[in-house]
Order: sequence, then C-alpha cells, then structure tokens
Amino acid sequence: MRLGEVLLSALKDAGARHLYGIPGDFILPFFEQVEQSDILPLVTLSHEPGIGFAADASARMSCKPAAVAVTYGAGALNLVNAVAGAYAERSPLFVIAGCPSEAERGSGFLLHHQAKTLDSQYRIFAEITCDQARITRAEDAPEIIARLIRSCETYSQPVLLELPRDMATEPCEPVTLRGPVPFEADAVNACAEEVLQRLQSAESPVLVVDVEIRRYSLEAEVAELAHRLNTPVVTTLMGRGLLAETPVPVLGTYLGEAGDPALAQLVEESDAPLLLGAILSDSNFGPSGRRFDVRKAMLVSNRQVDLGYHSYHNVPIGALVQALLDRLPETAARARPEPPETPQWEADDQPLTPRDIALGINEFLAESREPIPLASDIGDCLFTSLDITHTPMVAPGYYASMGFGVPAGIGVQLTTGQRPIILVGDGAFQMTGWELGNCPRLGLDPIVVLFNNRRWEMIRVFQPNSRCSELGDWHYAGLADELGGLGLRVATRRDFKAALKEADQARGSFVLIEAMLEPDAVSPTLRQFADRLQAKRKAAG
Ligand SMILES: Cc1ncc(Cc2c([C@H](C)O)sc(CCOP(=O)(O)OP(=O)(O)O)c2C)c(N)n1
Ligand SMILES: [Mg+2]
Repeated sequence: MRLGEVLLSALKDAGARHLYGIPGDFILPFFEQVEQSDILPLVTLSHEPGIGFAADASARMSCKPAAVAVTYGAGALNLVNAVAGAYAERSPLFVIAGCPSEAERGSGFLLHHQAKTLDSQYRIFAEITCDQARITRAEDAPEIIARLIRSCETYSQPVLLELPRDMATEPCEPVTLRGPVPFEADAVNACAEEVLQRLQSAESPVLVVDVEIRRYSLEAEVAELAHRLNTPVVTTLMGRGLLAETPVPVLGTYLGEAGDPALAQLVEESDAPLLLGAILSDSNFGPSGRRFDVRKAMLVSNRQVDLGYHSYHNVPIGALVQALLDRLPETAARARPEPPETPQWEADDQPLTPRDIALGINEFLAESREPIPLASDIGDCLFTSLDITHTPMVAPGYYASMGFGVPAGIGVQLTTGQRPIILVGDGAFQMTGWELGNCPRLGLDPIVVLFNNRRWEMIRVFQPNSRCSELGDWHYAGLADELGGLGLRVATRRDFKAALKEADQARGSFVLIEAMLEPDAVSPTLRQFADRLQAKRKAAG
C-alpha cells in the first residue's frame, strides 16, 4: 500500500467516518489517494474554519477521532482557531497538514505559503495539539501514525501530522494500532475507595458531569453510577445535553449566579461535589458568586483526580468509573423520568423573544418522531439553549469561538444522520453561515434558527455604549433561496411556530428561519448576566 492509503485505513480503523479537507498543492498527492481509494469519504467545505468546526462536531458526536486535511501554511494556519477550540474543549481531531519535501526545504528559496520559517506551522500547532510529528521516511510512518492516533484517543485532544508532499505516494507497511496507555490498577482502586468514602460520608453529595464523560463514551456507565449512588446530577455549561439519552433525571445546568438559584445552592453548598470529566473553566464555574470551593470538590479530569490537597495521576476516567461501579451494589432499574412539562406557550402575534424560540423548539422536539440534536454557536443563542429541553448538543461553551454553529451542524448531520437544529446569531452567521451553500451538494437539510437582533448583542451587554456592535439588517432569509435552501423571515410567535412546521415538512433542503428580535430582546440567562454586570459596575462606582 501507499502511505496515504495506510494513513486513511488507520484513521478509519480508529473510528473516523469522513476526511474533512480543503486541498492545496502541498497536500494534493494525499487528496488524490483520498479520492482514488475511497477509504474515507471526502467532505470539502468552503473555508478551513468550517471544516475544522465540522470535524470537531463530528468527533464530539462519534466520540472518535475525526480527520481533517489541509495544505501547508495558508490552509493550516486558517484552521488554527478551530483546532485551538478543539484542544481547549477536549475534542480529538487528527490534523493532516501538507508541508514541503526535504528537497524543497533545501532549495534556498522562501517557499510559497511559508510564514516566518519552514517550521512555523509545526511550532504554531505545537501550542494547540497534544502530540505532533512530521514523516520524513516512509519506514517510520506506521509507528508515527499509531503513536499519534493513540495520543489523540488517550487525551481526547487534537494531534498534528505533517505530511511532506512527496511522502503520500511512498510504499508503506500497514499501521498496527496501539492499545490504550497503560495505568496502575492499584492506584485506580485506591482512588475509587477514597472517592466512595467521601461520597458516602457526605451530607449533600452532588454529581457534576462535563465533556469527558462523552468524549470517552461513558454516558451509560455514568448514568448507572448516578443511579447506584442515588445522588443529584447536574451538568456544567460545557456539559449541556449530556445524559439526555439516559434515564438519569438531570436537574439542570450549573450557571452559578447567572442560573437557577436552587441549583447553584445545591452545587456550591455541597460537601462532596464530584466533578466528573470537568473542565475547570470560568464559563463552567466562574459565575459562582458564592465562589465555588474547588478544595471541597473531587475533580476527575485529563487522567488525574484531585481531592482537596492531593492528587492521583494517570487515572483514566473510564477505569475510575468502572472501579466505582464495581464497589456499588446493583439496584433496581428505574423508569426513565417523565420529561418535564413543556411550559405553555401562546403562539400569538406577540413579537418573538429568545425564550419564545426555546419554547417553540421544545414543542417541536416534543412532537418530533425522531431524535433532533442541537448545534449552537456562541452568543445569546447559547444562553437560549439552556431553556431548551435537555437534548444532545454541541457548542463551544468554553473556548467560545463564533462561527462554530453552522459547520458544526453540518458535521453533526454527516456523522449521526440526524437532522439537527442549528442556533446561531447574526454576527456568527456572517462568519461561517455561508457553509450552508454546501448542503445541497452534501445532501444535508439542517434547520437553522438565526437570531437576528442586527447586532453583536453580547458585546453591547459587556459595553452598553458600544456603537461598533451594530450590524445592520442583511435579510438572510432572502439569501437562503439563492444558496439552495428555504428562507423564512419571522417576527412573531405565531409565524415562528408556523415556520418550524414548514421546516419539518421541507425535508431534503436546509431551512433558514430568520427570527427577527427587538434589540433589547434577550434570553432570561443573558438578562440575569447583564443585570449582574450592571450591579457590579454600580458597586465599583
Ligand atoms: C471568532 C470570535 N470573534 C469574536 C468573539 C467575541 C464575541 C463574543 C464572546 C463574548 O466572546 S459574543 C460576540 C457577538 C456575537 O454576535 P451574534 O452572533 O450576533 O450573537 P448575539 O447577538 O446573540 O450576541 C462577539 C463578537 C468571539 N467569541 N469569537
Ligand atoms: Mg446578534
């Protein structure tokens, strides 16, 4: 086999479903093999941020590495922001970046697409990947590819493979994938004993779940653990949507002072919070007005368990969850709790608000005969998602890059085959919304709800007198028809409900529902956030 085919076969064996990519001359020989071998279907979009976000969402939904290939310099550096978001939010991207051959490196010329030095690309990616390698000899390729795939899986973070243009067609031995990184069972058992002792001697333990329980495919096991421990379960902002397909009655999403006060009290006053797979970020734990006390918590993250003033190292979260389950008696299965009553919603001629969008979507989800995952961008649409029924969701809740939503929805539908609802603000849509133009070619039909408040509202909340946040009205629904989809521009509750119904019937093409919002119409969560900011400004004088 040739090196390109060996690489594609190894990625497919590791669970990659597609190769997302945009070609260029430094990576073209590899793209030729992608197309000729058909080992992984090639998905091209219009801009590297788009393929990066789509691949990231694919990895989050499949819980397996997702492959993305770009050309040297201009292509790879365009991808940096999406890879940085995947690194921060623990998403396993396998990045294949073209680069000059050894002969070209010695040409004495500055090469096209070169930034500062020929190694700039490699050094920049070293900051946003957990492992990196460049293949300079085909005989080293199987070992390098096996090592990178194992790093990607073990740490659930991006890795970089630099593929010189002349390497892809070299004869190459197949890859033998390596098993998981070894760990010490005794250490895991000792850790499980201590965690269990803390939980069982606590007055008010609480389970706070976050992204790693999905990244390591542990939702079913964690649901069983929650059941056997019989503790309340909440998610972090990043963990929104977790356990939605299990019988666990998730109480909601912890947002500190910006969210449900009773839920904040449950977490902040717990004497044994178990943070399972949690990213200890400001967006997850920062809004805790009462200062969430990490020292009381048991933090299980990134193969480490921190308990107060000491830690256990090299403890895979899956091994710990299993060790805890082994120490807890099975108990009678519980029926899946009745879904919470969807609040009554009057689809009348009142102007639309973000909360109405959430209630309209809840009704739509309740009536749907098939699962509907969510993909959300950053902005008030993400805060609005907190009022939507708990359902599988991908969103950049911590790294918080705009532009994630639409490409992520494309990656979700390609990976799951399920028609997603995409939530996106007008500002973020202006960045990557045009990727919708690829849906007809890819046979995808997401439903997009565009929150059109004609501004960067979040910026205005942070800086009320900012004039730069005004975006104007671009009439996006009208553009949808040109891009091969159906565009519906609505301003009232009644019209929004009708638009969702029309979208439900319009299978086979994307539907862009442009929801017109009054400038100061924000979600209850953003309102709470803004009021808190205002109060802090006043107190600071
Ligand atoms: C790539 C990128 N650029 C800039 C920002 C900063 C930023 C936000 C966060 C604070 O970082 S929220 C926001 C405005 C979003 O506007 P829109 O999509 O219309 O949503 P909404 O009107 O609901 O705010 C910006 C510019 C960002 N998060 N990501
Ligand atoms: Mg906006």
